[in-house]
Amino acid sequence: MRKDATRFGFDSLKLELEEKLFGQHLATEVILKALTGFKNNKNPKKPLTLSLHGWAGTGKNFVSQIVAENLHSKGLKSNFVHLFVSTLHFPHEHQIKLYQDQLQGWIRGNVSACASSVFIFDEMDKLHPGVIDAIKPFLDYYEEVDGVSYRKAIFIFLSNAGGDLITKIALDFWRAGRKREDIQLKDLEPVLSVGVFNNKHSGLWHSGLIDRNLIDYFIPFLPLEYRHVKMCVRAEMRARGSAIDEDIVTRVAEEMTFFPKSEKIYSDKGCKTVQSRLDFH
Ligand SMILES: Nc1ncnc2c1ncn2[C@@H]1O[C@H](COP(=O)(O)OP(=O)(O)OP(=O)(O)O)[C@@H](O)[C@H]1O
Repeated sequence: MRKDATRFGFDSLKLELEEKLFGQHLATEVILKALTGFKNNKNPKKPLTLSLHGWAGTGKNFVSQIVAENLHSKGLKSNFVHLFVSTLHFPHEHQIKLYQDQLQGWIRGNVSACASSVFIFDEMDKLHPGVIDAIKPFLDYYEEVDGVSYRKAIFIFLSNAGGDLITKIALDFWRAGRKREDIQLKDLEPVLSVGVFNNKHSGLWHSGLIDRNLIDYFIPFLPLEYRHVKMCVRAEMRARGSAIDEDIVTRVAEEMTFFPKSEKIYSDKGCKTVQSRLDFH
């Protein structure tokens, strides 16, 4: 086993997701299923490719960090976990060809050094269309590409694209008086894959990755409600070693803005600004 590789444990990942990730029963279920299946398979036929979708601040980066730590103990600091941020690493449209070459070289080099490398692409919705198709050959069912096998690598895409579709379905459930936890993957996954494919600003617009069914799971992150924001405030207080003060919890949660205008159910920044708001209390 490589130095910072962590023996993958279903139970520890399950516990961590259940304890730390609020309001995301679908993401928890699919991520556990996907990773367990993949890590238990000694001979995967292709790398694992997950596409995480949802509104801002709903936990996509947070989950990626948890997953990375469960795969490589140093998490995002590991030499085998690589985070690409579209606006930072691939900002200019006229340099797409250069980015494609760099990306291929970077991924090839890193997978040669560690077969179970993890690559996280944040802000997929801000990625210029086509950039991601450069890595298509690595995600496909090939035994090797130029002498390198990519089959044990994991690719995670994060995107706000599809957040509107997810919210619409969550809202339909809410308006029909149905429980959020009753939303099933089959209510969302097909809508999501088609919606993302046809969304010019998804980073996966008309992408060969979807076309060729190279994305194994589309994982929806539901918009967070008032009660979830409160849970985030409590978690942050605990992380800071402070006693839980319910008055502050309520005040911070009430400072957030909620949508749609009529019902005000979902936090428009999820839990994203909770940490900074807590500083003021
Ligand atoms: N579902 C959640 N459960 C627990 N904490 C959460 C959840 N969602 C967000 N948080 C908290 O809020 C912070 C910001 O969330 P995160 O960066 O994961 O959002 P994101 O979905 O990646 O947003 P964006 O699309 O804007 O990048 C996290 O570090 C975490 O502390």
